[in-house]
Amino acid sequence: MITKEYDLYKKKSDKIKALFKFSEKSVPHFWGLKGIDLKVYAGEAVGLIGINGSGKSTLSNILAGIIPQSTGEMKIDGETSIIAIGAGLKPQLSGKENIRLKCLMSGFTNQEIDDMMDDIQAFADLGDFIDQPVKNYSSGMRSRLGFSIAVHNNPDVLIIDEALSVGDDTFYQKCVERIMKFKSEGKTIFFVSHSLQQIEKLCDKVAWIHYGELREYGDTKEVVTHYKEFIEWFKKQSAADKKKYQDKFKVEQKEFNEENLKIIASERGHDASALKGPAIGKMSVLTKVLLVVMLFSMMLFGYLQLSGRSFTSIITNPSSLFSVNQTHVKEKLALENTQEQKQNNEIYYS
Ligand SMILES: Nc1ncnc2c1ncn2[C@@H]1O[C@H](COP(=O)(O)OP(=O)(O)OP(=O)(O)O)[C@@H](O)[C@H]1O
Repeated sequence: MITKEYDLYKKKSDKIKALFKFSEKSVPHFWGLKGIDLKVYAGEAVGLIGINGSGKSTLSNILAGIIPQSTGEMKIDGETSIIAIGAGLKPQLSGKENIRLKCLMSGFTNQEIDDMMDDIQAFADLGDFIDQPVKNYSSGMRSRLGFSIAVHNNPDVLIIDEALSVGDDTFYQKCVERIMKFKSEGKTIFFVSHSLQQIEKLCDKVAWIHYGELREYGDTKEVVTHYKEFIEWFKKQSAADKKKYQDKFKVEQKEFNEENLKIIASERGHDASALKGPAIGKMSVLTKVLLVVMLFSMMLFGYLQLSGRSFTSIITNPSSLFSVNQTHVKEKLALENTQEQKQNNEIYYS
């Protein structure tokens, strides 16, 4: 049961302050995902649909390992690769440099990258722009480069987040062929798109995400029909009713909490592990205590080093921590005097 809880900090400094607070009650939260359960098999192409802000990109970024989920376990059999407009491309580097960097990060050797370079460049079809910095590319060009790198990295799970909506028709057709080939090889595809036509053409199944919840999951035709009916209904509402509808869901996403999650988990027959987060999730109170103890120890040892005191002297006489170390001061003064005298003697004899 995957959830994503975002902290809505007002300022960047609030985020740093929150690291040292033991209660996060003062920070408003927003649940981008409120418990998504999905079972996807090898060779399936699954479309992710939903209105703006429903949680499609949040889910695809979690699937790709770009952001961690707050709770829930995700089991993916194989390597994932995500294609989102410009995702992971370094704007200062050229197209070629980005190819090398992303392939090295995927574990390819320089020799293997040299062997693949021509194919990746040919698929992206960027001409002389391949040597230009990516910051000069249009969104369509970035998408071509991203798509070409991702498919040549040959992942087991390919996640495409709106990347096909910015390319031209010829490139789109090329991508569709590649996606079909991937499917026939038994690879899994997650496809995020607002184009229901593309979803219907490419996907076997569709997950309709609605304000952080999985509203429906199943056969493409059925789910798309229900989604279209909802869009039709929504369009007919007055502006005030539309806003009321959206606000109601947004408030629910803000007010959602662990208790609600426990109820949902037990309704779905999940055990307690469904409520645990990944190891790199939020810092627990224990982690925060350990962090504070570690920081304090580092500062103490730094101070001992500078003041010339021993750790045992502080333990046996803690009040000496706040007094001046006379022995150390005397030793320092004596050393300075000796050095000064030595310098004077050198001047005198020279
Ligand atoms: N880093 C973040 N901090 C706080 N809220 C976030 C963050 N990222 C996303 N959200 C919120 O989570 C919700 C889901 O966002 P997400 O981008 O996943 O939606 P989406 O379905 O992909 O939308 P779109 O179709 O517009 O791309 C939105 O309400 C968004 O405002």
